[in-house]
Order: sequence, then C-alpha cells, then structure tokens
Amino acid sequence: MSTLLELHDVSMVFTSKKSLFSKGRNIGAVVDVNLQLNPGEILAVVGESGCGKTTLGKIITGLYRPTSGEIKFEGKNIWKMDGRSFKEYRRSVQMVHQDSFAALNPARTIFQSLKDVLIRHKLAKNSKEARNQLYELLKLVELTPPEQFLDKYPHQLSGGQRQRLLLARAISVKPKLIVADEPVSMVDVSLRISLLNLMTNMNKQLGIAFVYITHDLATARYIASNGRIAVMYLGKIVETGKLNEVLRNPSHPYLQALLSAVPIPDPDLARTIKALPLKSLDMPDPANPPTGCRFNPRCPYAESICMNKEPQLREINGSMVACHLVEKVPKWEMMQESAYVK
Ligand SMILES: Nc1ncnc2c1ncn2[C@@H]1O[C@H](COP(=O)(O)OP(=O)(O)OP(=O)(O)O)[C@@H](O)[C@H]1O
Repeated sequence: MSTLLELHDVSMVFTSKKSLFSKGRNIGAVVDVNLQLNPGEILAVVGESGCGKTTLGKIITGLYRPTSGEIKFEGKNIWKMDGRSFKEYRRSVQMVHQDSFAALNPARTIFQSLKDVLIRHKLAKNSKEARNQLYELLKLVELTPPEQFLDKYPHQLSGGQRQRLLLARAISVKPKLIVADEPVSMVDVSLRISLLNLMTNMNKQLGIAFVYITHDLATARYIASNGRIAVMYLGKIVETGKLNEVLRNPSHPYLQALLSAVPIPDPDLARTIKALPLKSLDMPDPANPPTGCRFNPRCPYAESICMNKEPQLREINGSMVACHLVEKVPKWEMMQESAYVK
C-alpha cells in the first residue's frame, strides 16, 4: 500500500514582529517532524496547549507552508505541485476546526454555505443537484430530517449539530484525509461519544484517513484505538507508535506524566496512583526552548546529557521514543504496581 501522507523534517518557525517593547522572536511551533500516514489510517496527535498541534494540522492541509522540510501527498511534494494538482490535494485533505461557529458564515443558511462548496469543486452542477446531495449528506451525519436543517442559520443549531455539519461539509468534497482539530472539545461531554463514533464510521465506511488533534488522551484513545498516536512536546514528537501499545506501555517521561494526570473515576484507585512528580509545571517559552532535550527542565529523571544533547526518536519495544534515558526510566507497569501495593 502506498503512503498517503509523508512529512520529512518539517519545521515551522514563526517570526513575531519587532515592537516598541519587544524584539522580534522566532517561535519554532513545529520542529523537525517526521510522519507517515497510510490510506484509511487514524493518527491521534496529542499534546498540551501550545505544543504545535494546530500548526501541524495546518501544515498537513496546506494552509501553512512550512519554513523547512518536505510534505508529500501520494508521493508528490505538495509545494512543487502545479496549480491543478495542488487544488486537487487541497480538496483531498479537509480540516475540521474546533470552533464550529467561527467556521460557518453566520449570514448564510446551511444550504447556501454547503452548496457553494459543491459547486466550487464542480461536484454539483446547480442548486437542485446540490440540494439532493446535501440531503443525503445530512442523513449520513445523522442530521435528520435534513429539510429541517438546510434552511437554518448556524446560530439556530447546537454546537454538536454544527460540528456534524462541518463533518458533512468536509466529506461533501470526497476527501481522502480529514484533519480534525479538537473537534469535540467545544461540544457537550454527553455528545462527544456520538461525534467520535460518527468519525469512526466515516473512517470505516468511506475509508477516509483521520489526523485527530487533541489535548485529551481519553478521546484519542477512543477514536484511534486501532490507529497510531504521536505525542508532541514543544513542537517535537517525543513518542509515536501504535496507540494501544504506546498507551499501555508509555516510555517517555512526558507521556507518563500526562497519563498519570488523567483523572481516575474510582476514588480508591485514584488515591493509590501517584502523579509523576514533575520538576516544574510550567511549559518553557517556545521562543527560547531549553537546550538538549526540551523536556529536561520538567523531567524528574534528567541528567547532564539531557541538558546538552537533543535526543532523536529511536525504536524502543516497537515504538519510537526521543529520550536519552529511556532504558533507565521506570517502566510504566512497575510504577502502576508500586502505586497499587501502597
Ligand atoms: N501565526 C502565528 N504567529 C506566531 N506564533 C504562532 C502562530 N501560530 C502559532 N504560534 C505559536 O506557535 C506555538 C504553537 O501553537 P499551536 O496553536 O500550533 O499550538 P497548539 O498545540 O495547537 O495549541 P492549542 O491547543 O492551544 O491551540 C505557540 O507558541 C503559538 O503561540
């Protein structure tokens, strides 16, 4: 099977403008990222706010041109494509944003907004054809009966319904990949599972690959249970592999810390599981990242090599981990077991 998407050493450095009070600063939002995605695969990209997830999503959809590195879609460098191929690529890779209200034009009905997309991409010849297609699409995203939704304005729908519409708009142009950036974070908790199920169905039934961007390990685990995970920290991928294996046996101290911070519903068990003690809770300034391993100022295990040398991703038990000391870091099961016996 040929690869759908490849990122080779991709970086995005933003330069903030000089002002009266500050010098221009370079922010490495995404740094030397390498990724591969197969057709129909789901990749969850997980990390704290500001680690570069959205920037990575915008690079993948071609909204940002990276400052260095190469992105290939179906084997072709997207920034060397001719206009026609690039347009085709932009159609094949759709992005769904977290803020569904901002993503829809408030002055246009749902029909007007979605019809334009179909006509622009020549998937419908006229309004009548577009209406018929949208009818089917709304049924697919379970906004039924469709006639109740098509002539409404975005503010007349709930957040969950608007998010379904964004998914309908994304699949209306028959994409091969959807980049979903925190698609459920602004939706009521009670509706999240049904939206995640909808995306899983789109993946299974339509074969659409997903890059699911989130700060929330629980939803990542749910949607990408058969897929892969990439954990980001300050612009870099620190651990990646099959999601189930990585989360069962997390190796990087940052991922162990993230997992130990996830609330546990059982109060007795929760009392026994200790959060990994980080040296600092503050995220370093991305414009002035720590030397060596970017996680070293917070890492409880850091040694001098971590301050001096940047770790590269290397294979550990089938996953890729960027940590000099991974062999010395206590195994996750052992940490869990010692917590249980306490
Ligand atoms: N257009 C921009 N100009 C300058 N800096 C930017 C720009 N976009 C993002 N950044 C900076 O790049 C870093 C990564 O931002 P990004 O939005 O990609 O992170 P994120 O993980 O998606 O965060 P969040 O979950 O809060 O959206 C942040 O430090 C951010 O301030």
